[in-house]
Amino acid sequence: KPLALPGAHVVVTGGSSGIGKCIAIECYKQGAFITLVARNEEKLLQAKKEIEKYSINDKQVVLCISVDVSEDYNQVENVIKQAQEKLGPVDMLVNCAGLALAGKFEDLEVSTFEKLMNINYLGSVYPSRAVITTMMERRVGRIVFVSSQAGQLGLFGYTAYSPSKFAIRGLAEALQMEVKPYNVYITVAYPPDTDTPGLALENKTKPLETRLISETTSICKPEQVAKQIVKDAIQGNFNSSIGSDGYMLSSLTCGMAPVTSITEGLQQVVTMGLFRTIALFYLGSFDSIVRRCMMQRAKSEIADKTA
Ligand SMILES: NC(=O)C1=CN([C@@H]2O[C@H](COP(=O)(O)OP(=O)(O)OC[C@H]3O[C@@H](n4cnc5c(N)ncnc54)[C@H](OP(=O)(O)O)[C@@H]3O)[C@@H](O)[C@H]2O)C=CC1
Ligand SMILES: CCCCCCCCCCCCCCCC(=O)[C@@H](N)CO
Repeated sequence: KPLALPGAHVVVTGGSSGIGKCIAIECYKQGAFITLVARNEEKLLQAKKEIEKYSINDKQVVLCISVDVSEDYNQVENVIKQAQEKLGPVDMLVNCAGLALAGKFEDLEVSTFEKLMNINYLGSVYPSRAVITTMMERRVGRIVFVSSQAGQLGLFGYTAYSPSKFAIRGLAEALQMEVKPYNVYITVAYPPDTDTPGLALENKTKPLETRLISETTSICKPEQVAKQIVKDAIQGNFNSSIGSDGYMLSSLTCGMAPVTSITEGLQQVVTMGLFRTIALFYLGSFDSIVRRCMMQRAKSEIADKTA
């Protein structure tokens, strides 16, 4: 049965900006009570004000809690306790706090690998670990992990980011098998490039190759991505993707992921060969972008030397 959002308590980490904020708005519009979790208090209050404009009754509450979800498990557990004391047990947790930094493997600081793994992976483990027991006891719950299309394939420039998003998939698959008998459902979302402050920040770090490869697909609006994620989470769909690239990627990379419906399973079986064929062309074009950029660089180096 789908989760009923009216009156439900939804916790959104990274709820003060971008996709997370839009997910909070989408749930609030459908009658949920919201807890926003992020670090910066000013941004939290700003987002709270924005979300409250969409209230559908005068009982609805938006609670803000400032914490770093990746630093210390006990802190995160305390924050979840606080939220549950004020707004009741968590019906849905959305792990959306995250950071994207791009760069060539040879240029990235080793500390960047640690940082992205901490925020994107452990920052999703801690809040989930803090809510799971109550969800299992109540036989009610949804946990959403916001991965990325970069969590379905590895691309130039994402040697630090992609693994932190791939890791989420492994966690989600294993966890879903454990909690399904308790009526708790996991959703993994794989958004494409989405127009957010986070993407603007990431773009400053993108190598030319990464930029050109990313331009293969268009940029989504966060409202549209949020709508799809909330819809899939309510339904209890394991996979949440958007657009035709998103659909093909999810089908192609389904592996041993749990299947939500017979139609989904049949579609995967039937489309696999075709989508792999299409993927080979994409891979060919990505490789040629990388080769072109390398030759361009070599040329301009020679030009610099002769000048
Ligand atoms: N935009 C895109 O193109 C895509 C984004 N994604 C993923 O979606 C998620 C959201 O992205 P987007 O909306 O662009 O990001 P934004 O940068 O716009 O927002 C990130 C949010 O996470 C919070 N946050 C970051 N680090 C922490 C932390 N350590 N502890 C608590 N909160 C934290 C931020 O608040 P504060 O800094 O105050 O803590 C903010 O609320 C990320 O996981 C990202 O990887 C996936 C695919 C595409
Ligand atoms: C049949 C197969 C078709 C395959 C098409 C694949 C196209 C991939 C395009 C690039 C995707 C990069 C998304 C990263 C988003 C992200 O997480 C950051 N922007 C966060 O800030």
